Parts: sequence; C-alpha cells; structure tokens
Amino acid sequence: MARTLCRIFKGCQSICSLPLMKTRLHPSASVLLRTVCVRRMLTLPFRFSPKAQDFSLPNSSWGAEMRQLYEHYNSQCEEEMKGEEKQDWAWKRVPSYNRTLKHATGGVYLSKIYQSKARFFTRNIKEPGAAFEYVLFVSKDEQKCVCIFQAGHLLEGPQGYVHGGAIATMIDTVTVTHASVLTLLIMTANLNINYRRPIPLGSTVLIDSSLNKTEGRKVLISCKVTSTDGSKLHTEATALFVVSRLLGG
Ligand SMILES: CCCCC/C=C\C/C=C\C/C=C\C/C=C\CCCC(=O)SCCNC(=O)CCNC(=O)[C@H](O)C(C)(C)COP(=O)(O)OP(=O)(O)OC[C@H]1O[C@@H](n2cnc3c(N)ncnc32)[C@H](O)[C@@H]1OP(=O)(O)O
Repeated sequence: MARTLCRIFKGCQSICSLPLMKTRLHPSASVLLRTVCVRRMLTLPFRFSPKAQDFSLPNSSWGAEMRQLYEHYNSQCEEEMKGEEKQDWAWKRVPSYNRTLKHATGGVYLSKIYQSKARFFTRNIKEPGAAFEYVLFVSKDEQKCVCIFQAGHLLEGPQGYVHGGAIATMIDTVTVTHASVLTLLIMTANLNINYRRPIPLGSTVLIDSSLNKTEGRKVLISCKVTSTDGSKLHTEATALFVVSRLLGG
C-alpha cells in the first residue's frame, strides 16, 4: 500500500505539479493524464476513517482528577434554562482533532496526499494516556481559557518529571487556541517560559491562560501551569501572537 502510494505520488508529481509539463503536453493530453491519476487515487483504500475523532472527550486513561475537573467545567458548558429564558453557557469545550483535513477528499492534488499524512503534533500517539492527554475550555467572554492536562509516560524529561519541551508545547497549544478564539490566522511570535517547579509524570495539572492585551495585529496572552488545587505554581509564561500576513491575515 505504502509502495503503491509512493509510486503514484512520484508519478503524479511529475504529471500534475510541474507547470513545465503543461507546456510540453497538449492540453487535452494533460487533462486526460490528470483524470487518470485522480481516478486511481480515488480508488485507493485510504486507511483513515472519514469520521474525525474528537480527542478532547474522556477516555479510559483519564485519572479521577482529570475526570472530576472535566465534569466540573463540562457541566458549565450546558445551556441552562432559567424561567422562560435560555441562559448562555459559561464555558465551551474546544473539540480537538488530529488532522487539519477532516476528511480525505480523494487526493485531487498531490499536496493533499501529503496533507492527509500530517497529524497534529499533540494528538498523534495512538495509545490513550501515553503522551498529551488534555481538554480545553474557553470562557464565555473569551478572556480566559483553561486546560486540564494529564502528562503521560512518553513525555519524560528529567527522571520522573515532564519534559520542558512538552510543557512548552502545551502552553503554546493552550495560548494559541485562546488567541484563535479572538482572531484567526495567527502564529506564535514569542513564547517566554519560567519553569518554577517540575511536573511529576502522570500527574494532572491545570493550564490557565488570560488575555493581557491586543494591539493591532498582536495578541498578548499570559499563562500559568498549576496543580489542580491551585496551590503549586509549576510554570508561568507569556505568549505573543501575530496575525500572519503569510497565512493571509
Ligand atoms: C468554542 C470555540 C473554540 C474555537 C477554537 C478555535 C480555534 C482553535 C483551533 C486551533 C488552534 C489550535 C491549534 C493550532 C495549532 C498549532 C499552532 C501552534 C502555534 C505554533 O506553533 S506557530 C509556529 C511557530 N511560529 C512560527 O513559525 C512563526 C514564524 N514567524 C512568522 O511567521 C512571522 O515572524 C510572524 C507572523 C510572527 C510576524 O511576521 P509579520 O511579517 O507578519 O509581522 P512583523 O514582523 O511585521 O511584526 C508585526 C508586529 O509584531 C512584532 N513582533 C513580531 N515578532 C516578534 C517577536 N518575536 N517578539 C516581539 N515582537 C514581535 C513586531 O515588532 C511588530 O510590532 P509593531 O507592529 O508594534 O511594530
């Protein structure tokens, strides 16, 4: 299967992606070749399910602390009825998928084959609970975002503790999600992290982010990683996001 894909990929690369080819081939021949390629790709047995899995929902690896906190925030997500009036939610759970392309669209363009292999960094390990296990909630007024994060055994840095890079990844993920709620097409421009206390591997922590300010194309967010009862400060950070011109912002 992999070899077949590779062959088709290479073949199609030479046929479809080079503008040069357009000048060498008669237009009708070019169209025919493209059609053949597309047909072949459409008949390939893509391995992934067309239905994307939401990784922010509870699974068997979640510990009691993770579940309790999830229930706590999730219960505030439901719409409440007060008298005749429908009350807005206080928090909203942010669904989380492992690829930006939700469905395989058949590989009409070669770049889509590559994209179909791409997986979101924090959601690409199959074993539940082995690495980044987390769920994010944003507050109604979009000034706050909270993440419940259970750090799995594959994230070890110093013996028995979570790797600083993994903590940075989570801070980036939480703050970028927060900033994305405010504005689209952003890139992390600066991430400043102070590691105060190590996070034990396997433990659950809270990652809180708050909006500091927005200024033109810039969004400044601060973030804290604490124990679930808030008594221990593990990490604090500030992040700067810029609405990207490259991404079309
Ligand atoms: C319930 C509803 C929920 C809805 C949720 C919605 C969405 C959630 C979904 C998605 C979010 C989740 C996941 C997203 C996935 C992952 C993303 C992770 C984030 C990353 O992993 S992302 C990769 C790492 N990131 C880069 O790869 C950036 C490379 N870089 C660049 O692409 C450019 O560098 C850029 C664009 C940053 C700026 O470039 P540019 O040309 O557009 O802007 P320019 O340089 O003109 O700067 C404009 C103003 O920013 C200031 N400024 C710029 N940089 C600065 C710095 N470093 N420090 C201090 N100030 C800085 C300037 O000083 C100026 O300031 P001033 O205007 O005041 O002069």
